[in-house]
Amino acid sequence: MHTTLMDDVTAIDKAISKRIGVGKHKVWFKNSTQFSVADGYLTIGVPNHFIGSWIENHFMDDIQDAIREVTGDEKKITFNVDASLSGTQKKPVLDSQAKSVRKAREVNTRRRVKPKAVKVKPLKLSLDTFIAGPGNELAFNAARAVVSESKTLFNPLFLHGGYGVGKTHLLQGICNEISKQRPGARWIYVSAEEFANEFVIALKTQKLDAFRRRFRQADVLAIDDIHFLASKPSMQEEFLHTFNTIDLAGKQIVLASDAHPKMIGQLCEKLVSRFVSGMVVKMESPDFETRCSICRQRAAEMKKHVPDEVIEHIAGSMHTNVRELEGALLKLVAFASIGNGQITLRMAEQVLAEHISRTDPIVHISDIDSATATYFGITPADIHSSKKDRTVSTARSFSMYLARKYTKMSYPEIGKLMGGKNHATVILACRKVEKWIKGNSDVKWKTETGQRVVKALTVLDELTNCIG
Ligand SMILES: Nc1ncnc2c1ncn2[C@@H]1O[C@H](COP(=O)(O)OP(=O)(O)OP(=O)(O)O)[C@@H](O)[C@H]1O
Repeated sequence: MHTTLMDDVTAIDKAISKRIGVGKHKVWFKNSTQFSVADGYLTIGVPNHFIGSWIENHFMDDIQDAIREVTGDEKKITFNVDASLSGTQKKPVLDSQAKSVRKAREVNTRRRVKPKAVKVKPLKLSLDTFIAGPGNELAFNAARAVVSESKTLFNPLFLHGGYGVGKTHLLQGICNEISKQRPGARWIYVSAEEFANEFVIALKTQKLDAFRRRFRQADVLAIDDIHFLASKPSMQEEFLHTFNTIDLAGKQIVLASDAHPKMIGQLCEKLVSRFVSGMVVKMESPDFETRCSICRQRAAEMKKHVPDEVIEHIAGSMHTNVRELEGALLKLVAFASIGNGQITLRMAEQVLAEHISRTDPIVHISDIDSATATYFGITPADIHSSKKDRTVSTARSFSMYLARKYTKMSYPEIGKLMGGKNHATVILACRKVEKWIKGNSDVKWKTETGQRVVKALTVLDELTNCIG
């Protein structure tokens, strides 16, 4: 059947409505936007920057999915501000938009960002409680240098590494230490998602100047999970200006991500080149000694006596990330408090046996992520992102399936580690891969050199060989 571009536009609009629900579609798309398709682009006409940014920040994945569903292809998405569209917005729609913004703002005001460091409560994590060891020493020393010198060569300082290796700890630690050592200095610690949300709210409430002043006048700007900006071009643009202003003023920027800047993908070249222009440090999982020290420190904080042999048992059995280590210790302390309060090696072995077998698989989930990402030509950060293009979602489905097969993790645990997905997403992904294998289906995905088509079972065999 021959379809026109106009048919495509109508079908894409309908598919978006199906995905996000009629209510949200009515508020953000129905009378606010105009679509056109040409030359591999979907242009979304919007009445103002605010609507454009809100759509970009909240619905990009759904739009991409809708395009793929209708055209069987990917399209680049651009926004075009067309003031004549404002006239078509009805009052109830404007009210609903304002309500969404109010809700988002309420969430934001509960967060930890405050304009002046001098007035805010310290963040939870401090440099004093960070235990340095071979896997994180360089990052720790760079963090100390950022605190002690107002101008460092480590600018920006870009920390990257797997789950729970201490990136947030160092970012918060830097800000806390700056508060102590340079009380007048203005610092901001915020996640990239919070940065993006605040930007959208500032646009809507016409407080863009205040937003920009606040971020661009910071002496130290620490942004966590910067990979969140991937595939969000207008947020990247805003952040680029923030970055340039701070950098030109000789102020400090500290960033954390789960991947190296060049591996984040869908990040504009200008940002990547700025991120790599300073100090990029990889943080590795802590070694045995460091894990023992962290355990000792946590036990001391809880005012619990934990014998050395127990500390060594925990640290020796859990080598992946510090959150798991902390979880195991907490479980043990909780168990002891039900009895006589004493913690013994025998008790530790019993209590932690189940915990360890579940959380310390022979194959670790980060090995699965790296193998799958390399195989499909994407990055581990893509797998954890909310991107839904065919290559990423196929890779993610295989990652989840392999995690389920080769680790003892539950569906919710896998989802949490793969970028905060819910358990239903993991179940669906696993079923999808099983169906492909049973049906001897072809798996198709795009690479830089063109489309690849490989039998699902072959993909699985090759990935299994990679993760050993
Ligand atoms: N070297 C360390 N010394 C003391 N505590 C640590 C260390 N590394 C990690 N932790 C603790 O482990 C927990 C997880 O660390 P953190 O949140 O900083 O990890 P992350 O690298 O930001 O992980 P994610 O990317 O999953 O958010 C925190 O409670 C943190 O205090």
